[in-house]
Amino acid sequence: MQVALEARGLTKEFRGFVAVNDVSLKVTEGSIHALIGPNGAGKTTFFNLLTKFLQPTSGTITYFGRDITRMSPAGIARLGMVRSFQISAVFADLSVLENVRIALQRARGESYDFWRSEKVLARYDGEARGHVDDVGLSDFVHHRAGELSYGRKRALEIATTLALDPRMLLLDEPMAGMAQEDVTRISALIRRIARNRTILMVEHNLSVVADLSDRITVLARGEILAEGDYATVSKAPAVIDAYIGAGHD
Ligand SMILES: Nc1ncnc2c1ncn2[C@@H]1O[C@H](COP(=O)(O)OP(=O)(O)OP(=O)(O)O)[C@@H](O)[C@H]1O
Repeated sequence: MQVALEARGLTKEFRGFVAVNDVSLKVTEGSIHALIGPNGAGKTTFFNLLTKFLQPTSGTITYFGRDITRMSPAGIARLGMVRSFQISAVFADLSVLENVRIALQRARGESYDFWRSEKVLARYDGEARGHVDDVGLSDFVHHRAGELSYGRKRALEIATTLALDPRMLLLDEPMAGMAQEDVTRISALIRRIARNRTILMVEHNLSVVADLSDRITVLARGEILAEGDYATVSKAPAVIDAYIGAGHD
């Protein structure tokens, strides 16, 4: 399998404070790769570097061999590397189906002027329903997005992201704030959408990480502590020390 995303020597300094220090990482195409680590490890900063929300102080990032270090988030989205919740705002007053139709329309670059034209939007119905089914929201197609439970809202956000047909998805704490029932549902969803995609996620819920990930990178104090499958990294003494030392949520 080829490398989907690669960071080489990524460093981010904030006024002299090194939040990410010379981190190199390879995400293999078709894998689910998790980024974990105790609080303040630099996960969010590293994730923001990879998704181009922050510019690195030094280092390079390539996506399927192409240098994306200086690209914008919109630029990499056009290449098929999409961060969930980046483009996919959910409109509370619109139905589940309408939200996905609009996402499809935006993905095709159609003008917002057409938003209210039922005729134009109806063209996307079939495809939109497909994405709604994929994320398990078939029973809620005509519900207002604002009325959905938290977990179902996240599922809807994933559906609007899938409308962009991403080759690689970057998920920022997909389980944050979820009840166990939703965690189970979203885990199954991530597994399903990963079948023909590459996924990199930052996630605090270690049982989810253990369950879903092919490979895990552990960060602490801005550096990589360990990398491997869950059995390997969870046994590494440096990882155990870092978690006990820093405390985690
Ligand atoms: N914009 C910024 N300016 C200055 N320092 C920052 C900035 N962003 C992050 N940091 C610092 O960088 C370090 C890493 O933060 P980061 O949020 O990346 O860690 P994290 O692993 O995501 O933590 P958590 O799990 O608590 O979200 C922290 O010490 C933080 O205070």
